[in-house]
Amino acid sequence: MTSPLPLLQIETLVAGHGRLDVLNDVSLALAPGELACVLGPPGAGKTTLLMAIAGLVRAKRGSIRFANEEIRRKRPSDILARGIAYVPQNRLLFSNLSVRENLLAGVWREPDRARIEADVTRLFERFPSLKAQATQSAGKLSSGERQRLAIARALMSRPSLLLLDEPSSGLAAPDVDDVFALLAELNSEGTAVVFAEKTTREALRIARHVYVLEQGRITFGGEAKHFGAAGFAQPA
Ligand SMILES: Nc1ncnc2c1ncn2[C@@H]1O[C@H](COP(=O)(O)OP(=O)(O)OP(=O)(O)O)[C@@H](O)[C@H]1O
Repeated sequence: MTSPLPLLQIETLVAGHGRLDVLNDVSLALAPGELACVLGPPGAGKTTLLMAIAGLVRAKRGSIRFANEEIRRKRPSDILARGIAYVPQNRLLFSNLSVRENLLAGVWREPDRARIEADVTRLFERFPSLKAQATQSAGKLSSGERQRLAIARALMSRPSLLLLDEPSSGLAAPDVDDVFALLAELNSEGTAVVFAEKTTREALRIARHVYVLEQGRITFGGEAKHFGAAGFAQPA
């Protein structure tokens, strides 16, 4: 049996900030339906990798193919429209806007009001606690609710690939459980999920594949069950 075409294929990617090359010849391939974690110590380049895929960091060389199309030089809005959504580590919500208004901020190019309303209704059904706080300003939410809102906002674009930067950061244990259960659920419904984490503790709970990034290079890529916890220097 031949394996399916990768959903995302990155080849010899070099990307960074200004003159600083953070990623050095990074290559990886994600199958459709993937649930993968990018692990690595602070400063390894995890955020830079996710942002390069989302078009938010300029990729200098190499290739990023998504659904068999080269997206390396595309704008972030074009990449979002193609089905890649990104949830940054600090969640980047509009604190003074309501929960509902933050959801609407996840829509970039959808002119169809009926579809937008249907998506808001669909997401409020999935996140009843957000529905209950629809008119509340995002700045007043708990950190767990803020993370749920950030993910819900990303889902407004109906992504086929959801990227999340340290989704467990700053959350209490029950919220971490909740967020990982949500990611597993979204994945079981067909959304490919890739998230970055600093420690294996969180990452190995749901990830099927693990990629370890150290100093801008992939030093391990494979099934989570084959990943040894001693693979890299982890923060306490
Ligand atoms: N905007 C920027 N301008 C210049 N250098 C940057 C910028 N953002 C990150 N860097 C540098 O790029 C390197 C990789 O950072 P990055 O945030 O991608 O790593 P990370 O693995 O996500 O780290 P962490 O786990 O601490 O979030 C670091 O040396 C960092 O200082």
